[in-house]
Amino acid sequence: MSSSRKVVELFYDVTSPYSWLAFEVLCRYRNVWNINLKFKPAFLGGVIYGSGNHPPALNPKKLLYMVSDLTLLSEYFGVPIFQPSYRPEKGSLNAMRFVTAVSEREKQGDMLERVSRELWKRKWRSHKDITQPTSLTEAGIKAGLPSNEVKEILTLSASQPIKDKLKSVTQEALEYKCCFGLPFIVCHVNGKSEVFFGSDRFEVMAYFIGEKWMGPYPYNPIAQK
Ligand SMILES: N[C@@H](CCC(=O)N[C@@H](CS)C(=O)NCC(=O)O)C(=O)O
Repeated sequence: MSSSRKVVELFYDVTSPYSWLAFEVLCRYRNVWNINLKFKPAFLGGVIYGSGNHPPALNPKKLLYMVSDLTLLSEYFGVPIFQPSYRPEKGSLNAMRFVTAVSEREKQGDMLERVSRELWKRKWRSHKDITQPTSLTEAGIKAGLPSNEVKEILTLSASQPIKDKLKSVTQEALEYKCCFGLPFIVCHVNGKSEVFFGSDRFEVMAYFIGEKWMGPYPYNPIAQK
């Protein structure tokens, strides 16, 4: 195994519960594996339609499967998704512009991580709105941002450079020919790259980057909860 740092890029959207699972697992592994983990906030709608795919929940059988799958996965991965359902609702454009603005403004520290997690919790645990400015404000404050900064981030999130940034990250994912959904994970090691769709590819990903998959809890691999 080479000693050079491996880069793992996670393209995600907070409207995607499977992205939440991948995000939490990679956060747990980033100090266990020799990786530089890069978060790439993207827009799921842009990925789905831009790749010619269809929203998976439009297929009633797939929807039924996803609901039971997520219930079990939430337990397995220890990520508190609560009674998952895929009710038709507004998209995640505003939320992901907000997340992009946080990412552009707070280049240092873990604020991007905290705000993303709050939005996932809000949508997938508490089943609250993540489209309105008041909702984004609440999530930002819960993540630890002072209210004046949240206000600035909200204004920034409606600006052209932030809209363009979210578009370009989404496009960056789509430029990998086999990107059709999220989470989309790109691993770079020793000059080679490999892509993975989903939060269920960690074993193969570990094999590709030359690290060991130790289950969802790498600090305590035998613990199951
Ligand atoms: N098997 C994957 C499923 C991931 C998944 O369903 N992602 C949704 C967004 S939440 C998606 O983009 N689906 C596109 C598709 O299934 O074609 C996993 O366990 O993570």
